[in-house]
Amino acid sequence: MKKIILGDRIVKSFGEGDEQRNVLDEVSVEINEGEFVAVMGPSGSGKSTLMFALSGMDRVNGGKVVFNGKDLSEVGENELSDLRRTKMGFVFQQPTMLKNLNILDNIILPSMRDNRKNVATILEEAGALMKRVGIAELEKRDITQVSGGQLQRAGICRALLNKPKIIFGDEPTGALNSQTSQEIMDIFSEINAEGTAIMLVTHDVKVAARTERILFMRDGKIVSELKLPKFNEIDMEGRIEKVMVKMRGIGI
Ligand SMILES: Nc1ncnc2c1ncn2[C@@H]1O[C@H](COP(=O)(O)OP(=O)(O)OP(=O)(O)O)[C@@H](O)[C@H]1O
Repeated sequence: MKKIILGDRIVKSFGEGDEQRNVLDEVSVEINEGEFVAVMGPSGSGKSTLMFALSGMDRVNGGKVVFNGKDLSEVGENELSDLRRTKMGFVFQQPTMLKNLNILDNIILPSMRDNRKNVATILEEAGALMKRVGIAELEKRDITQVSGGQLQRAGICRALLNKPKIIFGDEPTGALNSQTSQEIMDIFSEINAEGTAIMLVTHDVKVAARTERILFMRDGKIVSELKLPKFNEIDMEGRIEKVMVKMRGIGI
């Protein structure tokens, strides 16, 4: 299977001198095209730092990250931000949206920077995505006039608009109730079924149990992983149980 990301003995450290600490300690990881991966682990174990390193949001101090065949250490800032905008999508716990723009304008804003696309196409694609995730009627609303779940749906539309090869999600359901969280996960499952790779950082066993592979981190290392079959709602309880057993086994 073709790799979309290769992380090879990545080191990321913060602090200087005696205070310097490796938050990622020679982490090696591969993500295949179209894969659905979760990263779990205790608070401070390095999950978000790993995601930032693999997505080129942050430079690493050692090892290398190869994204879509490109060694990110050899890529300049402009090309890197181009790569992020055209090949990656990001969904965070709280979508960062501009207060003076409505939902639709927030969704299309990053794509408008891409000169290769015309505005009519962007609007058409944004409209189709909003319809698909159930927020078509909210396009003119202010971001303060929608629920957390609706805002997250808008965040997903924004992330999908450039047809990324991979979506990175840092606790994308962390601020949502259990029902809304499952609805958002349904959307991620659909997106993944269409071939987009997804990597989610999560503390939620129910979220992780819907993915195909879970990486468990502790103290800046991937200490274990669990593979699961393709998601099927019927097996949900069994999947959750498998994750819990694994977590107990490795003491997380
Ligand atoms: N910019 C930074 N400067 C200094 N230390 C940092 C910085 N970013 C992260 N850290 C430290 O790196 C460690 C790992 O942080 P990270 O956010 O990756 O953990 P996490 O596993 O995602 O945690 P959580 O589950 O709480 O979000 C933490 O000890 C954190 O304090």
